[in-house]
Formats: sequence, C-alpha cells, structure tokens
Amino acid sequence: MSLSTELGVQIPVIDIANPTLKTGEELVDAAARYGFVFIRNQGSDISPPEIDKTFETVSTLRLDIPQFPKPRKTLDPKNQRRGDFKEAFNLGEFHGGKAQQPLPDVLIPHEAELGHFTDRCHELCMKILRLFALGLKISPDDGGEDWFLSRHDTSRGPSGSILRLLHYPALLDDADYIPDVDIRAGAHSDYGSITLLFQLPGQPGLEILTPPSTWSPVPVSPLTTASDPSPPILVNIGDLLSYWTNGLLKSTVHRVVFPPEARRGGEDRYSVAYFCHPVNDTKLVPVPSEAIKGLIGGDGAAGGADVMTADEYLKSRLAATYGWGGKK
Ligand SMILES: O=C(O)CCC(=O)C(=O)O
Ligand SMILES: [Fe+2]
Repeated sequence: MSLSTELGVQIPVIDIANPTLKTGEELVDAAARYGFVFIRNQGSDISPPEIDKTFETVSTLRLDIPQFPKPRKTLDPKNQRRGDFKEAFNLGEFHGGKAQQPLPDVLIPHEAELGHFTDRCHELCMKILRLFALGLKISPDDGGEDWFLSRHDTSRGPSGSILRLLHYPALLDDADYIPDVDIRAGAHSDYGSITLLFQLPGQPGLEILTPPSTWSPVPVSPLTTASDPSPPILVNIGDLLSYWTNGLLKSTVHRVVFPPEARRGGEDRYSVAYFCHPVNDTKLVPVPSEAIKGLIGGDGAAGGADVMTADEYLKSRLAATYGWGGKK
C-alpha cells in the first residue's frame, strides 16, 4: 500500500492483484478512515483498453440527447438552487447483454460493449466485497469471505445497481454560469454498497469532505501510479454499506468542481461510475463482524423486526433527498 501524497487528502492506493488477508485489512482500514480508496489498475482486473473503449463511447454523449433531463437537476437539492453543470445517462441492469430500458440512438451500437463493461465492474465489486468480508473477519460459520457475495448475486433477483456515464461540458463564453456558486456535481454521498469511479488523466475536479469540514481535492492519478497503464480505480463506500456496518465503513460526502482553469472555456470532463447495490430483497441485518458488534445501537442496521431490505433502504434515501418517487 502507498499513500497519494500530493494535494490535500491522502487516500491509500492498494494493489489487489494478488490479495492476502493483509490486503483485506488495508481496505477495511481505508474505508473506515476515508470512505475512499484507490485500487491500482495494472490491467489484471478491468483492462485499460476496456476502460478506454467505454470512455470513447461516453465522449459521444452530447446535450442534445432527448433522454437527458432538462432543466438540469442537482445532486444536492437541499443546499443548491441551481442545477449541476453536467449530463448523465444511467444504465440499469443488463440481461444477456441487453439493456432493460430504451437507449438513446448514440448508445444503441454500444449496447453489448456497455453490458460487458457493467459485468466487469460487477465482478470487480465482488472481488472488493470479498476482501472486505476477509478484512472484517466474518466467521466461516456465518458465510466467511462469501458473506457479501451471495447478497449481491444478480441471479437471485434485481438490484439497484447502475452504470452512470457522465459528461461535464466545457463552459462556453455565453454560459449562464455564476463563479463560486455553480458546480459540476453538487455535494452528495452515494446510496449503494460500493461505487467504482473511472476518471481520465488531466480531468480532475473531484473533492471529498474531510473533517471538520474541508473540501480536499482528489487526484486522478496519485504519484505512485503515474507510470501505470491506466489511472487507479477510485472506490468509495455508499450509504447502504455504511448503514450495514453500523458506520464502521464511512460514506463520505463528495462533489465535482470546475478546475480553476476551466472556469471559462476549459475542457469537457468525462467520468464513469458503477454503483453496486445488493439484490433488492436482501435483509440488512448487521454484518456479523466483531469489529461491528460494539457499534450496534446507533443509526445503523438493526436486527429483529426493524430489519430493512436493500430496496426499502434505497427508497428511503431517495425519499430523504428528493421526496418519494424522485431519482438520483
Ligand atoms: O464524476 C465524478 O467524478 C463523480 C460523480 C459522482 O460522484 C456521482 O455521480 O455520484
Ligand atoms: Fe457520487
């Protein structure tokens, strides 16, 4: 493990190519401290060409796609009056390589490739969740390393997992833009188990809220990964996994800002996020780990009659942010 030392916060960089118990412990430690961790990408999990291909597709996204919502919405409706300067397309689960929703014309030729990428993201999430179970020392009697896997097994039923393609347009000279008010993506936390975030070299902007309340920039490629074939994949804990672990793993608030040089003109920014959720009917009983037992009783998952399903939890988070029926 190494730390990303430049700029602001030091998010650990972890190599999971040949994982051991120590790798699991390091992941749990990073998730408990920061809620964010970089997974080094030297090609063994999701290959750089697969990531490049997905970004080629994302770069075809333009504001004139009818399905893109207008006017713009924000991820932070409580604090922000104006919409985020971004467009995004969410792809739900694929079945047999087929999207289960209408696709905009520009994405139709890329359906199989996006389905494949979604599968690769899900597999990587399973590898990471297995390592979390190892690091949390879940006993073999309770399901051991497989504890999270059976609960994210897509053959058991639908889930809220989403692949989100994001485009943050460059600012045109005549853009209706208010410096220091407008933002590319408003402050928010993610809702699911874990999120994978893919970013492009030279396109920074992500910031995380660090205690007591400082916005710290997150580099795309920390120094120790500068010569890797692809930037590391950024993994963050969502609200559901934080709830499930009674707050041991942190769901950290984050946002995307305009880099200072992009405040007029500037460049488009593209990113891809995979939000991994458990199967809808998964019961969110407390994760059986000694590290979590002492924390039960706060705002986290309760046993007994109060147990929520993953689907109920997601709906409650959407309702708290947008009112019932809203969409993130
Ligand atoms: O585009 C990014 O870098 C972050 C996007 C994000 O946080 C989200 O869509 O939840
Ligand atoms: Fe996010």
